[in-house]
Amino acid sequence: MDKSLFRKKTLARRKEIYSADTDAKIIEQFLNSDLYKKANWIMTYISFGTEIYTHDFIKKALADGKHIVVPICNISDHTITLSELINFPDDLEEGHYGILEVREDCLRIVDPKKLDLVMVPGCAFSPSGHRMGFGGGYYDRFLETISDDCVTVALIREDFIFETIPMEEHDKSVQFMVTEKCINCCPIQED
Ligand SMILES: Nc1nc2c(c(=O)[nH]1)N(C=O)[C@@H](CNc1ccc(C(=O)N[C@@H](CCC(=O)O)C(=O)O)cc1)CN2
Ligand SMILES: Nc1ncnc2c1ncn2[C@@H]1O[C@H](COP(=O)(O)OP(=O)(O)OP(=O)(O)O)[C@@H](O)[C@H]1O
Repeated sequence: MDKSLFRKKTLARRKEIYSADTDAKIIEQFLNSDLYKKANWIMTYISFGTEIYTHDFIKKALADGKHIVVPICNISDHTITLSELINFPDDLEEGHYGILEVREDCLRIVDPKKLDLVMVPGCAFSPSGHRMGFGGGYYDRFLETISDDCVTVALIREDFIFETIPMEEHDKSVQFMVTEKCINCCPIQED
């Protein structure tokens, strides 16, 4: 199936079967994991729409003393700039695509090489960590800039792991997936 049709169908299904309880279980799994416990500089996305809800996660991680880093979209070239987030939600305003981003007067730019862990958003994943995102190519470009020992993690509902998903050359995979049931280690991908 064509990539954009697959994305459209997946997003429609996500709307249909949205469950805040499932999201809470996924976040709990992640908070209890060694992946989370060991990471100091964590990049998260700020969820919008029916994405896995990360707002309470951000509050908890800040309270745990983690450095929380969030993306800012550069729509001219579909790259991501990173900023540390100190006060949630006070330092945020609605940015591109209606997603919350750090306000200009609260920006604290972070080098991607500083990150220990990236939580990668996505519509669908395969068991080996292949990812389908929102179609902007933002994360495929961004994941090329992190350090080799930075861990990549997807939070995903079991229903959105598909045996195969349409892939292109540039698509970057994740190393770990956290679902409401378990934490899977994906075989390392050569990409
Ligand atoms: N919470 C969150 N933040 C994020 C991402 C994300 O997936 N989730 N991104 C991950 O890359 C970047 C933003 N990426 C985006 C890429 C494309 C579209 C977009 O084109 N939206 C279309 C509709 C998409 C569709 O329904 O197929 C639109 O606004 O018309 C939106 C966001 C950076 N920040
Ligand atoms: N590393 C890259 N270099 C150049 N172009 C890229 C790169 N990654 C993606 N693209 C281009 O960006 C567009 C969107 O890619 P794709 O459909 O894989 O996005 P996505 O991974 O779903 O989106 P996102 O990362 O924003 O969630 C495609 O036209 C693709 O060719």
